[in-house]
Amino acid sequence: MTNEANSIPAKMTARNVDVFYGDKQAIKGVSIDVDRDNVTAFIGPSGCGKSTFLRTLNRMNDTVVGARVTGDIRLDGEDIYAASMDVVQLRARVGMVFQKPNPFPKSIYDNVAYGPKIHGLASGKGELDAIVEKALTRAGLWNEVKDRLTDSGTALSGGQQQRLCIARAIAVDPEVILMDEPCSALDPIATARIEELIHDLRGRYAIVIVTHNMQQAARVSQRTAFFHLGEIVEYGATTDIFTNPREERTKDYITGRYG
Ligand SMILES: Nc1ncnc2c1ncn2[C@@H]1O[C@H](COP(=O)(O)OP(=O)(O)OP(=O)(O)O)[C@@H](O)[C@H]1O
Repeated sequence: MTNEANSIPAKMTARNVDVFYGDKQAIKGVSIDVDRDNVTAFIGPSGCGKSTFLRTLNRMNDTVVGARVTGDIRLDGEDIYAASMDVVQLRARVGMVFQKPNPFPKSIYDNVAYGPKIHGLASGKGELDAIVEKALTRAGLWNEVKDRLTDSGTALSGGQQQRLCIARAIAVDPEVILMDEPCSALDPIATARIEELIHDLRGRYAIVIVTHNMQQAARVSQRTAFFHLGEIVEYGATTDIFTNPREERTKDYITGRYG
């Protein structure tokens, strides 16, 4: 499956995905292609299933008791729900950043070094140091923390903690980064830093961001999917979704008529 705009194969594809929590269906027949070189935003009113669908992309729903996912989801053509899929490996390839920064109660260094260590990505201390520096640099945090790498990650400001969590995801060399409302606990300055960072990371990783903030979706993404009541109502170029939506429900949402 290719993106009609540039013919580059999609990084991830989802086809006819349903998600149930017990008897309740939270996602209904969702199909979408996630571009490898763009930022994709998921928008829509509270409870419409954005986070639920995002979590299907790296099988985070596996950890939710009673959650069931059906349909077909692929990463570079590989079925991520296949029995042969190593879920730990998958979550390194498809990393995740959560709403509330959640650094481990460990040093800044160890927060970033943890993943590369368990995945055996470094053969010695020198290589591990280099991975940590590179991840913190890419996350725009290195200059602020390079002299205090042994301080606790939890002692950083909220915005710095969120960039540390992004560095932690980057350190295992992911292909896709999922972000679930990554700025909702941050002030406007910290939010602007994260948005700049998303801009800088674009192209290196496929990025999918769930956001409540339509201005943010318009600023950071090139593709936007509008979710409503567990379905994707409309998916397309962000500029089209915000300036020229095809569907009445999208128009109503972006003009603030509901949500
Ligand atoms: N662990 C769970 N168990 C049962 N129902 C759940 C669970 N998580 C979410 N739901 C339900 O699934 C539906 C979709 O929720 P979800 O959190 O995915 O929506 P959302 O669009 O991300 O909402 P928000 O923007 O408020 O975060 C909602 O009806 C919600 O109550």
